[in-house]
Amino acid sequence: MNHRTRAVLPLDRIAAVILDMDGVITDTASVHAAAWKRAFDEFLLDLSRSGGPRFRPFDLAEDYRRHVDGRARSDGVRAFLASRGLALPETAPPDRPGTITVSALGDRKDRYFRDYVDRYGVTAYPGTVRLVRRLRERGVATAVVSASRNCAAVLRAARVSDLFDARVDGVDAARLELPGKPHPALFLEAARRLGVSPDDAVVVEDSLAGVEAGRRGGFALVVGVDRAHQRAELRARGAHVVVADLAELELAGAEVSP
Ligand SMILES: O=P(O)(O)OC[C@H]1O[C@@H](O)[C@H](O)[C@@H](O)[C@@H]1O
Repeated sequence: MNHRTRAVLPLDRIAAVILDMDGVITDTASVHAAAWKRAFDEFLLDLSRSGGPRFRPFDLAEDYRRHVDGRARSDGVRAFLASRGLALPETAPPDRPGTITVSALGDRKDRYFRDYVDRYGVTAYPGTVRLVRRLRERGVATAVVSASRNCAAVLRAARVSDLFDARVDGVDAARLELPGKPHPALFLEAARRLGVSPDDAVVVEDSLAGVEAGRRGGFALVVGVDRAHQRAELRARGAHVVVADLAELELAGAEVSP
């Protein structure tokens, strides 16, 4: 049976396409997942050795996509720990300066992430690069939105920085105090920077939190990219269509300008 989705972008009705980065533009969702696993497993193992709950490792697939994927770094720490009934202080108490905090655990994960990127490099998905080039040829504006504070460096490493008219990332989110996904603030900021209304724009996302953000933001079309066998959940969280890769998206309704 053919499970391919026929997904069409109606170019006569859209002015912009806003794409998430990790897992949509670059193959870095699995790199984040591996870095999270290393940081969380170290923490959970230490905890169990010092009399805490029995060690149950971070699940690379399930824990990542449910609690961490698409969320800002500290939000990911809090959400995963909460799923295990755990919490860490935001700042170390003055009498115990060595106490591990939310940001210290996030920073540890970030060191692992950067180390993996330096060692193994980053690749952009060819189907995404082709789609973005074709959109730009047809006068559609493009933006990248990411919860990641490493967004600019990852785009550079994948050599795709110049494919986008605007970027809203984790650095902007912190500076502008924008709430993270599933709140739609990052996508709405990207639409604002492109000068388009959400109902003229498309959001492309692979994470459950990101799809929900696109839908809550009132975007014309939310395209889910299923890289983690979660087609039904992407649909349930608000994706209008789900594709396995952006090579499946067809463009309709606007000619290439002469
Ligand atoms: O820690 P960073 O690089 O700022 O990234 C924050 C988050 O960015 C998201 O894009 C990823 O899906 C998450 O896994 C990641 O944790």
